Amino acid sequence: MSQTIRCVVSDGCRSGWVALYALWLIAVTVAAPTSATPAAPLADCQAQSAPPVELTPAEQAFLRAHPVITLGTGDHWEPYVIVGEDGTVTGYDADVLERIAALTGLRVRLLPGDWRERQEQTLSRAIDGLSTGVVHPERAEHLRFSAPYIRLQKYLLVPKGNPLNLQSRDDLAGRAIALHHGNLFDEKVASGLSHARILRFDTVDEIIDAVTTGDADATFDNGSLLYRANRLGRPFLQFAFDLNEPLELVFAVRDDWPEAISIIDKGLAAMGEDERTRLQARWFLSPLKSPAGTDEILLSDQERSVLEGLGPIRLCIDPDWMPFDGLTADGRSQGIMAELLNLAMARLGHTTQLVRTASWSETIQLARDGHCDIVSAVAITPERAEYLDFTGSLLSEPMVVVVREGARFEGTLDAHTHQRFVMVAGHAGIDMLRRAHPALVIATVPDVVTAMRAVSLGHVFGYIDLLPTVAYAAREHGILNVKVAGDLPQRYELAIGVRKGLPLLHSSLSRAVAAVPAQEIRAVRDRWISVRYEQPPDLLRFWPWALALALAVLGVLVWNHHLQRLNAALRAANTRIEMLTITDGLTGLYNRRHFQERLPSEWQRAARAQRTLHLLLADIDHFKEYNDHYGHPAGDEVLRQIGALLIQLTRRAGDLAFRTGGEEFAVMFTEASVSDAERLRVAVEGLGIEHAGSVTAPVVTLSIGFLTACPADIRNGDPPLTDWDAIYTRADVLLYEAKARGRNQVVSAVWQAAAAEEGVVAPGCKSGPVASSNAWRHDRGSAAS
Ligand SMILES: Nc1nc2c(ncn2[C@@H]2O[C@H](COP(=O)(O)OP(=O)(O)OP(=O)(O)O)[C@@H](O)[C@H]2O)c(=O)[nH]1
Repeated sequence: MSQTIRCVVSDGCRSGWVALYALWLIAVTVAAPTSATPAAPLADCQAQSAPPVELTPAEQAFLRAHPVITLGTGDHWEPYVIVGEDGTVTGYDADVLERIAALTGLRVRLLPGDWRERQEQTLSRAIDGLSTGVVHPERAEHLRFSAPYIRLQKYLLVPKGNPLNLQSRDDLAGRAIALHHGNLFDEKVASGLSHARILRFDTVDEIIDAVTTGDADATFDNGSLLYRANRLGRPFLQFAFDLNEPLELVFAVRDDWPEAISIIDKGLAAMGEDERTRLQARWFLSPLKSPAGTDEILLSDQERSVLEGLGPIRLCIDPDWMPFDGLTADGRSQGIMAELLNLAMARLGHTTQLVRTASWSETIQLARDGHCDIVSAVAITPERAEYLDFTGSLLSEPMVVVVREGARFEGTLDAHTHQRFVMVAGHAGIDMLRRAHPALVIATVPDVVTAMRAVSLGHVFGYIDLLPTVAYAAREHGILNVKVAGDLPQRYELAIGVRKGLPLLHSSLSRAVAAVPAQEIRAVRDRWISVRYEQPPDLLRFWPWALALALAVLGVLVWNHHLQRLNAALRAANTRIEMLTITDGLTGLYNRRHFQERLPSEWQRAARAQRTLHLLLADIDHFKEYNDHYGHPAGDEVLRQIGALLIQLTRRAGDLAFRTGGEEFAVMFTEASVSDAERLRVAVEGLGIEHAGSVTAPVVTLSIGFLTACPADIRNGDPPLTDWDAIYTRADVLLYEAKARGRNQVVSAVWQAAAAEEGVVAPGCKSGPVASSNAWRHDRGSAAS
């Protein structure tokens, strides 16, 4: 009976077919209460052309016996599987399975957890199978597979900026690739890479950490890791190239339940590729494709003719308000709002033309004068409503207070009326705050960076802006001695402004904006914003009630809870900013501050393990002359290239590379020899960067001091804390000597910390030449220049 009901013509389905559908529904339910429940609800008729699914008697019997089956999956495989704080599971897999349940009646419970453990549980039949897996012979021994429910490409995922310039598989020789234990597909891809080093990690978050910090050079991804990294507030990764390894994910169910797989397959077939592609577009970030033209909104004839009459819509933006709005080097709009506007315009089926402006004030002036048809990223204010209509709000952002590290914000602006704050001129929040806090002193500055610097240098107490703006500026401009000290009750609603007098453009654009799903908006936002921030509950609203009811004790508890959550959110935000404080922005190497922290701790570790620590200090020769001759930007490029080389040459576990000053670098190795230092020197020379100002060589060269430090016998205690200082000083003297001997060379020595007894040395030093206690000697000098 069911196959006679088709949902083919949408209007027909809605009217005449409704009665038939209802009859069929009743008939199916009465005749076979446990068989397949009917297909898509009526509301889906327009979108679905799939027939309801017909099940065989064996499949119906299976459903009666197993109305719910349990499939294991990984717990960090967003967006396939997203585990909410309350344990609810959403994501692409959940969406597909929900549709299969609606189409076939087979309900699947997803059980996220450790992926290796889940695979083992399928062996013992503790669970019924797996979601989010690939077809693999090992699994085929006890599981059956469904048809693919998603087809994706695998990409190489690398740190932002692709510092090693990895463009193809050939570039992966000698590189460290991070993989997830138990990911059979990735293992297979990796086995095809000759000479790559494979590092295996237990969790996806560890992989993200490893690639972000440079412990690994890259990993494989199809959008899932990138999604997770951005959700963690670490948008420091990007795709490098397509590995050309199509990935098909399937559901797998224990092999004695063939009916489960045949039911799932029927559900997938009834859904069709189109519906799955639409779901994909909802969950996955670029570069995965969105289905073309699927979501275009319907326009009235008048709306269409207004759009046609307008031609490309004149778009005005704020040229300097990243990550919301900004311009690329070649003059295109970029940022969250540019991407959201593109999503809306795709639904409108129309295009925009950018009207270039130099500042936000100029943009607003043009908008007032009617030279912009639309203005992106405008806050909705009564003043602007005089010349703009607004679409619905696309983003709602908290306003935060930024203060200098060490300064204390009391939680409310009223406690700081004796101090000075800055905000960016033209910011709609200025009026908002002046109305709420008339005594507050707010000075205006031209842009975000000036505001951040004013706080960083202590010229003003605080800076007020939206959280994403602050986080972005801190990251992009390396202003790191500031912190997000608190949030304000005011939120900022960002919408697209439409020139007054264009009501039909306003109505159609508003519908297009409303048609952009919340998930897509969130995905765009997550991709651009590094600090994710949990907004604490607005407890102030409840205080009067608490007082009125004299529940003072309860009130105090609630307030404490509020503070704890606020503190936790602030700690999280600060931790992320902290991560940035150990990296040198120009080269991506660790910075001097981190060097000063790591040298003592690495030395302590070496001493405890009774092994050597090698410290290499390097300095570019005649760099001043290079800058003088070729200019500072060219000098920066040299620093970047040498930084990239250092990253390449320090790939062993335990190698740490730093930029310790202008043109100075340092590397700590746990295992190395002077030939590693020599290799670096030769590699820099081999870069062949012309240096007309150098009297040493026609190309850029490095002078290097290389010290092998051997700890004393500390079986009876800790190493002296000051030893590390001696290591640095001695390595520096070696570097100085390399310069003095004519540059472009390595001078090295072995240094033995004071031994507890005469003749007792660390095992790692026995093979090397060891001088007497606390003494050091040169063992090699290459006169390469
Ligand atoms: N381009 C660029 N130059 C920098 C940076 N930091 C420091 N410098 C320059 O590095 C140069 C270092 O000069 P010096 O310390 O005199 O050393 P040098 O010219 O390399 O001479 P030797 O070390 O004796 O071979 C100075 O001109 C600095 O301005 C930077 O981030 N970018």
